[in-house]
Amino acid sequence: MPGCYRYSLDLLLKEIAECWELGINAIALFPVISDSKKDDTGTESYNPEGLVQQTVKAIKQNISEIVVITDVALDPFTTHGHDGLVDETGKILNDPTVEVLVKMAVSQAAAGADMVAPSDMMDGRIGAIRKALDAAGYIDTAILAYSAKYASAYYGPFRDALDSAPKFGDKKTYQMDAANAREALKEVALDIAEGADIVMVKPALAYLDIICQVREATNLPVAAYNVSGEYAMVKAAAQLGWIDEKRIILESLTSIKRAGADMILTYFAKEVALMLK
Ligand SMILES: NCc1[nH]cc(CCC(=O)O)c1CC(=O)O
Repeated sequence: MPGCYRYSLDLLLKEIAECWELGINAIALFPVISDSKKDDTGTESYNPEGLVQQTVKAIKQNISEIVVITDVALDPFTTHGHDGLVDETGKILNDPTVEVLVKMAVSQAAAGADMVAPSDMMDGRIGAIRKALDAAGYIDTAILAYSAKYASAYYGPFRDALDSAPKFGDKKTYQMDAANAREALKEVALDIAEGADIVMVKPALAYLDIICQVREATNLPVAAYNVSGEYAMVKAAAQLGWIDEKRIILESLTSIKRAGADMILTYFAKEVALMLK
C-alpha cells in the first residue's frame, strides 16, 4: 500500500499531529504486534499495557480532542489469524470470542478510546460490549459497529501490510456473502437493537447499493470503509499512468457519500484533506 506505513509510537504521534492540522478529526488504529505476543486466544488484546492501550493514552495526551477509534477483533493477536477463537476442527467459537472482545473493548475504553469499533462480525458482541462498557462506567464511549462486513478479496492489501492473513481456512463463516444484500439489513437491525451508535458498511465501492439501503433503513449515522483493495487499485493504476488519480479519488469518495455514507474511513484521508484545502 504505497503511502501507508507501520508506525512506531514516536512517528505515529507526528503523523497524527499532521492529520489534525489538516482537519482530520478522527483516526482508527490497527496494531501489528510481534509473534511472541500472540497466542490461540488473543490474551494480549486486553493487556492494559498493550501496544494499542499505550498508543491511545499517548495520542490523547498529545491531542486530547482528536477522536480515537480502536479496532475490536482478535486477528492481530491470535497465532491462527482469525478474528475469533477456533476449536480443534477449525470452527469459530462465537460466544467464547465475545467474552474476549468485551475485555478488549473495556481495556481500550479505559485507555481513553472515544469509540470502539468491533470489526470481528461475531453475533451478539455489540450488546455484550455496550453492557460491559456501561457497567465499567464508560457510558460515553461510543460503538462504531462493523455491521455489514462482507467476506471480501478487497482486504488483501491490508492483510499483506499487517501480515494478518488467516493461517487456515477463510472468514466466510463470520463475514458476509457478497451475493447477499438482505442479510446486511438484518445485521444492521441487530446491531442497532444491541446499542450501536454508528453502523458501518465494508467494503464501500462494490457495495454502494448496501450503503444506500442501510441509509434508508436507519436514522443513525452510517459509515463506509473505503478498504485497502480499493486504495491499492487506484494507486497501481495511477503509478502506471492509466488514470487521473486525484479526480478518481474525489469521484470515488463522492460516490460513497452520494450513496448515503455520513462518514468515510479511508486511506486517502490525508491526500484528500490536502486537495480540499
Ligand atoms: N478485523 C480485521 C480487519 N479489520 C480491518 C480489515 C480490512 C481493512 C482493509 O482492507 O482496509 C480487516 C481485514 C479482515 O477482515 O481480514
